[in-house]
Amino acid sequence: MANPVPIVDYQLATSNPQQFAQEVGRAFAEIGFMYLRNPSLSAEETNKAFKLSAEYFALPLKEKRRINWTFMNQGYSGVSQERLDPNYQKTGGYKETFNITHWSEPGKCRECPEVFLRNWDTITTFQQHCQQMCVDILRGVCTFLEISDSEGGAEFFTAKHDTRQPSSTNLRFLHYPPMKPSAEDQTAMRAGSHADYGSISLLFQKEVGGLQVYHHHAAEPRWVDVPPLPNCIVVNIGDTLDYWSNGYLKSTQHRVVFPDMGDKVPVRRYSIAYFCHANDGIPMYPLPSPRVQKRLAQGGSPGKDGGALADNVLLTNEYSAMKLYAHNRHRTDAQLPDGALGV
Ligand SMILES: O=C(O)CCC(=O)C(=O)O
Ligand SMILES: [Fe+2]
Repeated sequence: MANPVPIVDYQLATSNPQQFAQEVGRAFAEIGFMYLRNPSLSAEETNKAFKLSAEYFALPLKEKRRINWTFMNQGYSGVSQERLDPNYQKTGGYKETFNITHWSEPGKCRECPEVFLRNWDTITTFQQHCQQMCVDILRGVCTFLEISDSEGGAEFFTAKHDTRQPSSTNLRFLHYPPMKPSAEDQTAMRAGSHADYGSISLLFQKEVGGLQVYHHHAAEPRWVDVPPLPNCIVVNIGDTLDYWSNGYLKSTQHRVVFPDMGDKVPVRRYSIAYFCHANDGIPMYPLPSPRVQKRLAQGGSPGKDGGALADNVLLTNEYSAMKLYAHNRHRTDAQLPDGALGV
């Protein structure tokens, strides 16, 4: 069966922005995921980032735990600490992560391991390329949604996604160790089913697959493999844009499963995710898009969490915080901020 996740060439963003916009928009309106071929980062730059990741995760656990994850969404999260699908998973994911946020504070990585600080140029180059690709993709989204020039046209989202301003934008290194799932736990996953919650996510997979996306529009909805492809990264919509676009853009469930290796220990896997969020403090009025408004008028479902409303406007940071707390409320390794679940 043909893979329903389309491949879009990033070179079109400059050579033919109109075509780029239509291909990106269609992918996000249908399955919520696409491959981006020819990402701006060279294979060498991506490999450098993966090398740092491998160096970091090879450190002793005690050392990694020195900078433990907190509700600032920064730091180390160990195996089993994150349960993305708590209604299904009995145990947390068989993975460990390191998260970096606070991109609005140049030159600073509040609480960063030495291996990242020593190679801060590699990390910032990586982050800047990711951000630029996200902004170009967002331009395509605005063009596709036909946002009028008086509202900013293709640039409607650009200044709202500016990493010089505070936001929840996050760079996450992931390592799935060569651990066998527990025989007693049929629900064991590398990463449980979830949707991301920012605007746009970029995912770099190193060699080993396991990512699956839920194809909700198939005649028979099913999980679809999204393996690494040469010179491609994976791009998807997060809940913020699903909510903001009243469901026009789809934030789709995805997960990471163990490779099918019989009795053998599953092979180790590395990935890197960049979660691009809108700046803090932006009111999410329903989008000034004739396409979005037409779909709503025709009775289309209103989007994640009820979708954007003109008379009850959520701020971007309120929405992100609500999602972060809801995803992590079960954690035992980090203290939920007072009053967090009242947001
Ligand atoms: O590692 C992967 O391939 C996916 C990770 C992911 O979906 C996430 O961290 O949100
Ligand atoms: Fe994800």
